[in-house]
Amino acid sequence: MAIYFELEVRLLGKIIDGKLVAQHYTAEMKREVEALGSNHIVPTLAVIIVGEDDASKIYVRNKHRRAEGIGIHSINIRMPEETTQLALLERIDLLNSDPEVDGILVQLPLPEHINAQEVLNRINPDKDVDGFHPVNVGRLWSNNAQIVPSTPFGIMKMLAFYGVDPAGKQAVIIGRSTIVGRPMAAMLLNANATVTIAHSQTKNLRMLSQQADILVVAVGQSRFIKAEDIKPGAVVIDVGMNRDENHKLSGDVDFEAVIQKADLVTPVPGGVGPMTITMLMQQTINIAKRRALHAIQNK
Ligand SMILES: Nc1nc2c(c(=O)[nH]1)N[C@@H](CN(C=O)c1ccc(C(=O)N[C@@H](CCC(=O)O)C(=O)O)cc1)CN2
Repeated sequence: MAIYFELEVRLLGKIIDGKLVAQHYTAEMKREVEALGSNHIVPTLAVIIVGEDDASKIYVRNKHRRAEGIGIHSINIRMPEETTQLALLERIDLLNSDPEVDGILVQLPLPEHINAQEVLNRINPDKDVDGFHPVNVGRLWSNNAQIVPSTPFGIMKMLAFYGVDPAGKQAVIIGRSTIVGRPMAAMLLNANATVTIAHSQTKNLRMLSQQADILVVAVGQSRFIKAEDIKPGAVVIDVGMNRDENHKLSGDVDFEAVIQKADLVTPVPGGVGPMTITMLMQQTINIAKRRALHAIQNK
């Protein structure tokens, strides 16, 4: 019994608990919102959703609930599937010019007839709470970040919470998306890791993953990374969210096998996911803090 308990504690100690880290930051954010309130500033987040994508509707609802729970004013704007790109751009313009709106976010994916990049480019970079605007991408890559994509930002916060300093470490990221892989690479590089980005055309991908001290996997293939693909003692971050025919969620990492060999692993669900929305809230508050500072300076 005692041996079983010890084993369990050791195993549990290896899980990066995204919900726990999210709770820690949520408590801090509530205090920050209160402090802003005493300066008559209510952080405000506007979320636009176009169309009827079921997963997107759930994420947007969760964002709304999380925002309200922290004291952030949340404005949800629902636009029908047939919305034209022009109508969406005009809606963004209205939010850009509203001084009470701190963060603006357009939930992705957008319907196919809309050019997502043109839409993201229209958001005022200082209100671009997702950090997807080219100005924010440039700021991040020149190590002068202001607003950054929430998923990799959440991963950096989780690493820090668990005492993992990327400096001098070999970091391998599998996946080169603009939401996760690329900004993750920039953030790890800014934190002084040696960074490799691997993708679908990479030769000897598994040889690379075996050398990683920090392995971030965002490929969208259930259990793509097995125990033999990692270095003993690695920190493994699973960004995958794959659903099987019974709607059961799994990550890109074979969690049960990998946790036997790794030092730290994020589960799916309950790892990276909860941090995405948490960091979105944090960045809304950060933008509101800049608004408060401007208000004080202009008095
Ligand atoms: N404008 C944006 N669009 C999208 C983003 C984004 O960051 N900005 N990311 C994803 C969706 N997303 C947030 O929008 C998101 C995805 C997953 C989770 C999450 O908490 N996942 C849970 C599992 C949830 C489940 O059971 O389905 C977890 O991993 O534990 C939060 C946010 C695409 N679009």
